[in-house]
Amino acid sequence: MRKKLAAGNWKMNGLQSSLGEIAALAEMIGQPNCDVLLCTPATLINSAAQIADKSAINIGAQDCHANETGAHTGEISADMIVDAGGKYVILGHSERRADHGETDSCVRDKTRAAWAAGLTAIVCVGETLEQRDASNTLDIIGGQLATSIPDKATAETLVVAYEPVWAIGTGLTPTLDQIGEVHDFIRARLERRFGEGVGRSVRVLYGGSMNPKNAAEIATVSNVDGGLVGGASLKAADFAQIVDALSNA
Ligand SMILES: O=C(CO)COP(=O)(O)O
Repeated sequence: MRKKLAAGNWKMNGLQSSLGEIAALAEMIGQPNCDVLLCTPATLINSAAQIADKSAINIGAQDCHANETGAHTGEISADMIVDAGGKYVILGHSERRADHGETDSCVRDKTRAAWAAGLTAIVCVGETLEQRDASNTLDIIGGQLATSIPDKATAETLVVAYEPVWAIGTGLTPTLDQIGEVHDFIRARLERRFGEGVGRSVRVLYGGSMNPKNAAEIATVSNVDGGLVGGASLKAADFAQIVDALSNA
């Protein structure tokens, strides 16, 4: 049985004054029946990890550089994330692919770096609306999976997040059938590439306008092992409801 994962992506939101939301969330959720993660801005990782220590909440980052150290002004390495108390890193989010031109092979190199540092990588894949309308969704996702994920993945080091680009921050969500089709496809590709043992144990999250109202329903879809939540992860009261929905799924 794959344990569900409720993962929040704060994106470029959050100041020191937002750390109270993490303490409040810890209090609200107690010890839930799912794993919980908040990927904060890099500036908050260290203090967030201290606040979340001994609670059910893990802290992670939203990106890392592919190199260990060096002349890369403004960048953060996977080791630095670990040093600050992070356990996970989101890689290849569509906003980074769009804003920073990140390619599948760039995401693969970053994933290798994350693994070398001991982080769990959450590798994001997903189609644009144009790609879906052209019936290219599975081709696009198959290509992203093949190139963005390095060999030797394990259930401990890899989580895949399916985030349809058109569902992010829009309030639109795919139908449950559409989500199921893509998640079943990702599962089949993981099993084919990494074997049944690993392929069946890697968690596959859904992301894109997940909220307290739709989380329980989305979590019933086969091969949905949790959520990667943007806007609804910023407020402890909202995210606690999503944690609860995934705990009871
Ligand atoms: O991009 C997302 C999570 O990584 C989803 O964002 P929203 O939940 O705000 O749509």
